[in-house]
Amino acid sequence: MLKSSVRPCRTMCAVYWFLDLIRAAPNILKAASRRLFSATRVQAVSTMAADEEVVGTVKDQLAKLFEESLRVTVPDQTDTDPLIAACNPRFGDYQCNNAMSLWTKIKGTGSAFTGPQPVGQAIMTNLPRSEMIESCSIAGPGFVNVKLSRQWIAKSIQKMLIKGIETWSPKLRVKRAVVDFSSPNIAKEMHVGHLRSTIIGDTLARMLEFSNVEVLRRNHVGDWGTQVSISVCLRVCMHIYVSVYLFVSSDLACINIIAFYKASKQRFDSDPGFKERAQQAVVSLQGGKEKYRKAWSQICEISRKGYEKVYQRLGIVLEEKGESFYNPYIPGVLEELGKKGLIEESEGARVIFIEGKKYPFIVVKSDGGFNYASTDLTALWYRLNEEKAEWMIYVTDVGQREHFEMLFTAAKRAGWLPPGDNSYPKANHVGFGLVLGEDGKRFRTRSTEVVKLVDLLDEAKSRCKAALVERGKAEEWTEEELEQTAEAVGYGAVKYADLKNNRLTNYTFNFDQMLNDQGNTAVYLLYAHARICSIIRKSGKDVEELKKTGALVLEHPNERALGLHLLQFAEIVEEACTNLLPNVLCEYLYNLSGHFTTFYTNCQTSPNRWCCQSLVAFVLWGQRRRQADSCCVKRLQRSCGNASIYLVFGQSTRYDILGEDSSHLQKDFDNYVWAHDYRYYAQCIRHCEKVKDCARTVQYRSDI
Ligand SMILES: NC(=[NH2+])NCCC[C@H](N)C(=O)O
Repeated sequence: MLKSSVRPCRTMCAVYWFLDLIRAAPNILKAASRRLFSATRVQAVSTMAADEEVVGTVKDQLAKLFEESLRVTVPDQTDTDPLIAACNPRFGDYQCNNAMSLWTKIKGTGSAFTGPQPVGQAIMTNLPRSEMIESCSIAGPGFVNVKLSRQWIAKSIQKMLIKGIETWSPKLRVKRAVVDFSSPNIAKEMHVGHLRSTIIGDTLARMLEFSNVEVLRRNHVGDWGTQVSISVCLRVCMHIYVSVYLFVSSDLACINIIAFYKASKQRFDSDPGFKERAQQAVVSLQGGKEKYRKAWSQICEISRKGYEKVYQRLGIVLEEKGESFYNPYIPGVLEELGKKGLIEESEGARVIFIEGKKYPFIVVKSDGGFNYASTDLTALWYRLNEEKAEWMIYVTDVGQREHFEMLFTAAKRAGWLPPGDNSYPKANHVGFGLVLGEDGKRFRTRSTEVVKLVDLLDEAKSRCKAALVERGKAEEWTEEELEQTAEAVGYGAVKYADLKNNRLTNYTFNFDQMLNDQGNTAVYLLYAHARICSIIRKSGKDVEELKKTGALVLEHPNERALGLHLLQFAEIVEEACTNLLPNVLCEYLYNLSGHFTTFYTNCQTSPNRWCCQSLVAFVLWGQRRRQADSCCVKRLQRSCGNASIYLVFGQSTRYDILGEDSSHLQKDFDNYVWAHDYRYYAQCIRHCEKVKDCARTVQYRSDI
């Protein structure tokens, strides 16, 4: 959980930030990279031309160099794309993997090379000189390992910092995409399946938007002819509503739509007369009879109010274009497909046969009605032709994979989409696994009902609130701050627990795990972010000024590792977008927090030295300031045993001295620092607590 010293307003900035995890991912990067500009590291002034050209990801830049080398090494192989990948840090930062495949192509063709290793060697030798590369080496059968220059890494990060957030975004090949996600069904409760679709879809949309793609966020709600079974129920529900609304009640608020749906379904199953009336109601509705249409739109309105509340809580923006929207376009689209010879008659229905599939894609049912498939075909046509989207992304559970495979194959046969999967316009189904309970079975409530989304969010929030109250936040914060923080942390935790897994796996819903402040959780990341903000705030430095006038220097290996990781952000977002995998970005953020912690711990001063320096400062300045000399230090040292000061101060409490020159104390104390008495330092800490208010020049930090 968040540490007590992080002040509420800041905490909330941080947690709100997390609600915007993906959109704000660059902020954590920014914050982390700013830290590199610590006061001791600011060196010569360097100014950057504001209009310097954006050059692409590290991989792209390396690929350009290797492309040149390949042109010289194997001039006949003009279609060879450089294969660049990040590599095991023991061997370098990146590697070029072309040698093996090139060798397979050229061996026996009279080439001068005698094996893949010499090919690799030649690729390495022919690399053009570049300030990017510090050194290269050859490994195994011709892999060329590249170690990047630390000056170049430093320069590139600085460039990004100065030029702003846009330069962190990858350049994708598409301009406009549709992300079809969430898409609950009218008159039914949103459940955990819709939660996954909402969270994953929103994240994909954010990542694409960050990559400068215009995203049409579409809520394809089931408000018309949904899957056969659901649509029947829905229609019954509509029928009942028609009666209720018209004859019983005009007060919409008094209707519990879910209970009503259940009752109507029960009656539909048990009463044939009712069933018939319900089916007639559908005909009347589709025929556009005024009172049925009116009742239908009222039902939609009630449902919409329900799921909009969920979107608001989760910070989701969506535009509803439900199934009914496409209804008027269906006949025209089917006519076009018919003319192209795609549609055939089968057992009274009209279908598209898809090679390799057991069942055809039914586009008109035997009763003449349209269905889920005809709506989706039409929606795809609309998105391509009317909305001019180049990439259609559908986020649903993996159970619908078959449906989308058939849909996309039909679209390819119609010539709407190109064959193959790599060219645009293209369509992808983003499937996800089930949400499981701790028993490993489908997540349900005790009464075996589906778990309602609102209940989950309520519980996440109330657990967070309880944890905050336990930490004494109720006394420090206003009720509103407490509520907002609990919401942000709770909902963030639910989102992140879902996103961090590969979406195709089933994931187990566990509150204890997702709200843990250790390990790969939202709470841990939020904490890391809050801590970084706090460090910057307390440093008292003008970061904007440092950004402009300071030059970054990456000396320590941990500093370099953090710098390189920051630099790889764009290619990670690109990978996450291309493969539609938000977990790639989550993993990156988690590792970033790790890199930052290591950097912060190991660079500048070691924690031990820092603690000691601060401790001495407190004891001497607070108690007997004028006698702050080596004699006191020696006295201190005499009463020390062997335990490490780190045990006492650990990662949780440090004191930072600003504005006073404590270097002489530091030097003296360094000589004695490695032997300490645990009890003695425990006393010192208590003492420090007492005197901290007096020591104006000393800044208290318990945020580490
Ligand atoms: N274009 C689509 N088929 N989008 C997904 C719709 C999901 C559907 N309403 C369901 O709850 O399963």
